[in-house]
Formats: sequence, structure tokens, C-alpha cells
Amino acid sequence: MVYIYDTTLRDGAQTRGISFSLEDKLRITEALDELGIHYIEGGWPGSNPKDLAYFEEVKKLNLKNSKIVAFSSTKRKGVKVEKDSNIQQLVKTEVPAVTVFGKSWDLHATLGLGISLEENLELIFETVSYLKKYFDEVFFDAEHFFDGYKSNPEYAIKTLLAAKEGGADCLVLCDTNGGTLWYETEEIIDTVLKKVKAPIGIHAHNDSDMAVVNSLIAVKKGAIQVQGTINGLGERTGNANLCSIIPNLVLKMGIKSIPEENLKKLYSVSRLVSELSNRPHPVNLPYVGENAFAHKAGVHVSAVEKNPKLYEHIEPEKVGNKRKIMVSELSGRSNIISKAKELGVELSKDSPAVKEILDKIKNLEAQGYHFEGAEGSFELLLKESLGLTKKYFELKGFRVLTEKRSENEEAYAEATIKVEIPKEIAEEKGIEDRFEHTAAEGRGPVEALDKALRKALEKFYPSIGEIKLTDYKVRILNEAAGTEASPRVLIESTDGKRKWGTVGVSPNIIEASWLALADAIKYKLMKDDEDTDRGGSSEG
Ligand SMILES: CC(=O)SCCNC(=O)CCNC(=O)[C@H](O)C(C)(C)COP(=O)(O)OP(=O)(O)OC[C@H]1O[C@@H](n2cnc3c(N)ncnc32)[C@H](O)[C@@H]1OP(=O)(O)O
Ligand SMILES: CC(=O)C(=O)O
Repeated sequence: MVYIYDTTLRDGAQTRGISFSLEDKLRITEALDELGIHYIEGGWPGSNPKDLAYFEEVKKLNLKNSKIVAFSSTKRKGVKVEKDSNIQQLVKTEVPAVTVFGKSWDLHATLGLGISLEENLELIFETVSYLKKYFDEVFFDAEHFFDGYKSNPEYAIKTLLAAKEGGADCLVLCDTNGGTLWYETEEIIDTVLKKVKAPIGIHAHNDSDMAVVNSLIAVKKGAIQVQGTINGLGERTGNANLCSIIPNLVLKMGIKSIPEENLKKLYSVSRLVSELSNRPHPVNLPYVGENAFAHKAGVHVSAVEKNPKLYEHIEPEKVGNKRKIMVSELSGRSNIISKAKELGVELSKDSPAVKEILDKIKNLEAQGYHFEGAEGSFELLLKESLGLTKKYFELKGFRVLTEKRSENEEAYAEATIKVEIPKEIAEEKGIEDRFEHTAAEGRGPVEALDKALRKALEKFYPSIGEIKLTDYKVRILNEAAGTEASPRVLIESTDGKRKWGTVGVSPNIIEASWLALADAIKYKLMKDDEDTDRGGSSEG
């Protein structure tokens, strides 16, 4: 049995740019408990009022699987253990387990703490043996163990023995600077286990990109506790990523740890931690990133359609993730068929429409279009090509003016637009005049154009009032060409029920914006019609 020890709330909170609130910490605790994590290190109660409050509040949660652990350094030099404020704060938490870190590197004891090597051993022994009177389990984090071992192996082992004599339940070997390579971990653990007969754990940092592999090797060699964080958060380059370690242990190495069925929650826990860290979820995370099971190249998609095993190391559902098929210039017919199927459209590989759509995509991508972030535009293109959607309006022209009257006045823009609504739609709505010519103002030209278009269409399609543009991105393609370069505009929209992205490319930025804007509106109208056809309400 290998016990998973999560330190997202302590070492993870040491990540540059992250500050979890008390509520965040409690939400993450509940999610980790649901996942079945064995130990959750909640924080350092002697460090700050938030961590102190955490240990009060966490008592109110009804945790089913996890034990909460409080963390601290060993006692301060020159202070009696029963008078040391960090140690006394630990005692007050009344949690089932505590972890204390002590120095295993001779240099850090003498230089960092300014005490003799013998005094450091006493400090470790006294702290652990004192805490053992109050807690079921006391873990010893041997800080800098691997660097310490390389500098003075005998002394590093003595620090472990001091903690063992004090009654520590697990001696956790820390690669604090993250510089140890996998074969060193293997050799050092082999020797440690010959000299110290006690349960060992591993706490690895990722400065050499070795944290996960060092943790797995430690388990192979006999470690029974693995410390790490969700998404590999942590000081500097982070800690060992539990979102990789857990599935590797359970699905690949067949190690008894967190129950396999719980791994379906891994993706959502990983997303939650990104969300509460106020950071974008890294797309390239193994197992839990959005790209972990995303297939772009035509050759891959064609094979995955036959058997996903050909380009997937596990079934994405096992960790709660999903397969994604991308459409791009690297696509083959298989991408189009697979993507169409996702959208409820069945196509066969020999259908001429598939080839036609593929050619359109490749030509558009050659002009600078990018459909990966613009699935709304792709769906429209597909359904327009197959005659599965209406032509909702036709542009008869627009004009956009931007004016700034003086240095001190803000610039503003005005747009006029003319559109024609197809005869059958106007008749169906009982509206005689199907040509609309409107004008609107905005702070910028795109806002003015958006307002004018909505004004022109609203009497035919009132539901467009539900659309909100949530993001507008411009990327200049072919930057070397300067002002002749083509801007690509990506727009993200929502109507409260769904979100969609659309794209437009033109040498003129207003026209590129128009193309993305027009797609955004057409997409909404198409989806409303589909809802109505399925018997749902377009009002949502
Ligand atoms: C490897 C790791 O990640 S361990 C975890 C590190 N995490 C943190 O540091 C975050 C929380 N820390 C804090 O809130 C503060 O640093 C506190 C409250 C713990 C201490 O604050 P201060 O008393 O102001 O000390 P400061 O942070 O400046 O320095 C750390 C002190 O701890 C001492 N110390 C460090 N490790 C240990 C240890 N294992 N045992 C005993 N003392 C230690 C240092 O020698 C230093 O004492 P000194 O000032 O007498 O030299
Ligand atoms: C204890 C700890 O966080 C470390 O040694 O990295």
C-alpha cells in the first residue's frame, strides 16, 4: 500500500503568484477527500492566521477518506520544545497527524541554523519524541536529504535515525532543491534502506524535471508515502505532480493506493485547483490537460477512429478526461468525419462533401484562419456546406468611421450597416420590409459595428439580445509584412447556455472583426433553430 500525501495547501501555496483563501483551502480539502487522498497537509499553523483558522474550520468538514496533517519546522534552537510557538500551535490543531521538517544536510544545520551537528540531532529527536505524545502519527521531512547524503552520507543517515528514535512513523526523504537525477535517487534509497529499518517516504521538487520519476523510483525501491501537489504546484518549479503520480502508480504499476474508480475524479480536481489558483489550466499536463487526449494530425485521427489505443496510452475516461478531435490544415477526412459525428452529422469517407469541406478548411487555414479555437465557425462551415442551416441574413454593406475631435477628447466610432433578410424568413415573421439600414455608436469601431448589426437584426431575431461577447483577440499574421499583414480576429461569445468561438481573417481588421462577428450571430441563430427542431425552447 502506498499512501498519497498531498501538500497543495502548504508547498503548493508556496508557488509564485498563488494565494489560496481560507474558503479555497476548504474547497480543495473536500475535493481531495472525495478523490481519496490519504493525507492532506493543510498548512503551517505557526505561519499565519489563515493557516491557523484553517485547522479550526476543517474540523467542521465531514471528511470520509483523508487525514488532515499540520506542518512545521522542528523546534527553534535555544528554545524548549514545550515553549516553542510553532510546536505549540501544532499541538493545538488536534489533527491526527503532523509533519516536521528538520535539516539533513550538514551545511544547512551549521550555516542555516547556526548550530552544531550534534545539537541538530538533539533538536530533531526532542521535537519528534515530544510530538509523539500528542499525535497518532508524526512524519519527519528530512529536508535536503539527497544533497545532504551527497555531502555527508553518515550524517544524513544519523538525522533519519534521530527521528526514528524519537518515534517518527515515516521518514520522508526530501529532494528539496530538486536537483537529484533518477539513478542517484535509486542508489541512495538502496543504501538508506539497508541502514535504516523504517518506513520511508519521498518529497521531490521538480527543478531537474525529475520529480515524478524520482517519486516513482522511490516507490519501486520501497517508499510507502509519496508527497506531491495537484498539477505540480509548489516552490520554484514545483513539487511532484500527483495528477501524474497517482495514475502511474495505480493504472501502470498496479500499486495498491487510491481506489482505481476514484481516478475518474482526477480531472475535475485538477481543474478546480487551477480555477482556485486563478491560473489558466495548463493544457499540456499529462492525464488531466485539455491536450492529453486531443488528436490533431490526420494520420492520428484516422487510426484513433479504428482503435483509440493506437495513439492513447490509457482510456481518457479512466482519469475523467475526454478525447478531442481537432480540425486544422493537418487534418484528413477522418478529422472531418469524426468532428461531424460529434456534432450529430453522419458522413462517410467517400462522400464528396467531406473532401469539399476538407479543401475549404485547408484553403482557409492557408489564409490565416484557425479553427481550433473557433469551433463555432467550423460548425457553421460544415452545416452551410451540407445545406443543414439557413442563410439568416446577407450583408448589403457597412461603413465605419472613427473620430477623435481633440487631444483631450476620447475617440468614438459610428457604424452604419445594411442587411437583407431572406424572403421566406421575413414572411414567416410577418415583416414586410426585409431590408434594414441602421446606425449605431460605440467606443470603438467593432463595438459600433456589433451594435448596428444587432439593431438591424433584432426585430427578425429577438434572441440575439442574449449574446454577450466575452473575448476579442487579434493576432497579426505574417508580422514581417507590417501593415500589409492580415489580422486574425477570434471572438468568444455566450448566450448563458453555451459558449462558442468564431474567427475572421482579412487584411482589414474591421472586416476580419465583421467576419467573426457575423459568424457569432449566425451560430446563435442556427443553435436556436436546432433547439426548436428538437422540441426545446430557443428562450432557454
Ligand atoms: C523546504 C520548505 O519548503 S520548508 C517550508 C517553508 N515554508 C515557509 O517558510 C512558509 C511559512 N513561513 C513563515 O511564515 C515564516 O518563515 C515563519 C513564521 C515560519 C518564521 O518566520 P521568522 O521567525 O520571521 O523567521 P524567518 O522566516 O526570517 O527565518 C526562518 C527561521 O526559521 C529557522 N529554521 C528554518 N528551518 C528550521 C528548522 N527545520 N528547524 C528549526 N528552525 C528552522 C531559520 O534558521 C530561521 O531562523 P533565524 O531567523 O533564527 O535564522
Ligand atoms: C519539506 C519540504 O517542503 C522540502 O524539503 O522541500
